[in-house]
Amino acid sequence: MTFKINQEIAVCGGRLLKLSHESIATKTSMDVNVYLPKQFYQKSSKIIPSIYYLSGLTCSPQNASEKAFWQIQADKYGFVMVFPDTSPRGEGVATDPENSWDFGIGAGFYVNATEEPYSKNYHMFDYVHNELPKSLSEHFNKDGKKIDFLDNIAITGHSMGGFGAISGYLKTLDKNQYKSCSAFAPIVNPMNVPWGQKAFKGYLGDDKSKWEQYDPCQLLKVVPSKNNDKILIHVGTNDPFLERELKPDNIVEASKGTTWENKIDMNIAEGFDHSYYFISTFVPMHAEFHAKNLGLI
Ligand SMILES: N[C@@H](CCC(=O)N[C@@H](CS)C(=O)NCC(=O)O)C(=O)O
Repeated sequence: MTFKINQEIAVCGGRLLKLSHESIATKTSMDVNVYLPKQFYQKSSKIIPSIYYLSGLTCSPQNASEKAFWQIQADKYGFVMVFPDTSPRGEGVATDPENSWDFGIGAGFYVNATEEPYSKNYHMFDYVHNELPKSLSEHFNKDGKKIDFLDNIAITGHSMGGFGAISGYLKTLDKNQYKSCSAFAPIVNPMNVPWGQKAFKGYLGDDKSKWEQYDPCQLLKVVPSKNNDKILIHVGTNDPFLERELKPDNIVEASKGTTWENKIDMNIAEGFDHSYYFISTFVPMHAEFHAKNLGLI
């Protein structure tokens, strides 16, 4: 799969590449931003690991690239950042019939839709966890392996993307796809909150057993944790979505009596909201967590 470079921007010690490519999973052109840290440009034989950041509702790859300040951390530890889009877009892509921002375009929820008309393009699970990593690896490692997009990788995300990160991490844990997972203000129990119910009904239909296959609180019960697993989460007390959509206690409760008990590192951050002011504050902590798990420190 070839990527088109739409823009290349010098930032910190490296470069942000704004890319697009034709996706087989979504049958659309997909945008993705990739930050190559300063280590990429230094002649070193070390293979650079990568972190995938899944954004929240309404976002494109730009939001986190511009406002999360991952680039500083990427240079500090030496990892690549990948910022995928949140849904397929473009002509012929179905969206919310009411044109609301919490479903459809900008709100793909990182699942594989089975319901018409969304099943045509909304295959964000396959796209993010399978096609994109393989395509990036082929593209960037043509002349020898420089960046690890497939094995020594980690995943994180915000809100809908926090859900996507935890869900994707757990669903691929049997093949050890991600070395670590963290999340900012994630929707931890989509089956039991309005955003998640709307998305799951629209993309997956009425059968709740299909919903359970993506819901982190359900997955914890069926996916055994491995020895050192820990999921790092931050949520702000002033997040306007805290009580209605995020319900952080639900995942801590769900972990009790499972192999995940005491492995959900839930940090409730006093005074913080849902915005990138909150995210950028805790990015350094998440970066350190992933850097350790990726063997960088
Ligand atoms: N657009 C919504 C807010 C949606 C929202 O807060 N989205 C979060 C993710 S769930 C976000 O990252 N927004 C984009 C940004 O802050 O740059 C509203 O008007 O209330």
